[in-house]
Amino acid sequence: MSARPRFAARAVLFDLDGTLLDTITDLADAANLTLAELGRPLRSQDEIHSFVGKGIPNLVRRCMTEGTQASDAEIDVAIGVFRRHYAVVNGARTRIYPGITDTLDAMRALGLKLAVVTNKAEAFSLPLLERMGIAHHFDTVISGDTLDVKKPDPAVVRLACERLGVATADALMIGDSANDALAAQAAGMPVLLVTYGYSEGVPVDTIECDGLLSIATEALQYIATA
Ligand SMILES: O=C(O)COP(=O)(O)O
Ligand SMILES: [Mg+2]
Repeated sequence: MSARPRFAARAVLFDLDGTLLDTITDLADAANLTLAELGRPLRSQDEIHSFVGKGIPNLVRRCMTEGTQASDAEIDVAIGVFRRHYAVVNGARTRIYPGITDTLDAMRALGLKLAVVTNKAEAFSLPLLERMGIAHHFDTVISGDTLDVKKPDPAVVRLACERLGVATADALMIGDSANDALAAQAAGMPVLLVTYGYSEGVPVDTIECDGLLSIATEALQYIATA
């Protein structure tokens, strides 16, 4: 068995949905309120789970089109309806994953800069981080609409590093899906994936990465301390 690598990281970039916060119940509630309002068949939480990862427009499009059909105009209407419902339920049933608060505290104590890089739009990511009481841990937040590209495009992780004042090679990404892994790798950054999150129906252990975490505190074992 190969030894666990250690990274001399100065900053850690966290994914949001499925990594820091278990948001699936609120996302599923907003999706099903949307489908009900539009007279469309409802979706199981498992199905919606596999649609999360590439932002809200993609989630809504998949809810409207998988196994059925909808026009672009109908999808646009549905995105607006979803945003209205999600603004109300965002955070209501969301939970912080086990180990997250301890991990963030420990990383700050090590002097690491911390960022969130999420595909969730800023109108939802910032209030959610506040509502869950973890916003103060992060030096910056890059959301799904901060740039006109999202993960897996590496531009978002590069922007996070620029805002933190660290080179991409000196940062570590922690996520739950191939979107996180691909963005980090394209920016030349190591990436750890949690095994408890959402990975678009793909087994997380089939995604190339530098380590798998069953709980976030395990990330500390990958960080080289001076
Ligand atoms: O909004 C999504 O689809 C996923 O968001 P995430 O990038 O925080 O996992
Ligand atoms: Mg995620």
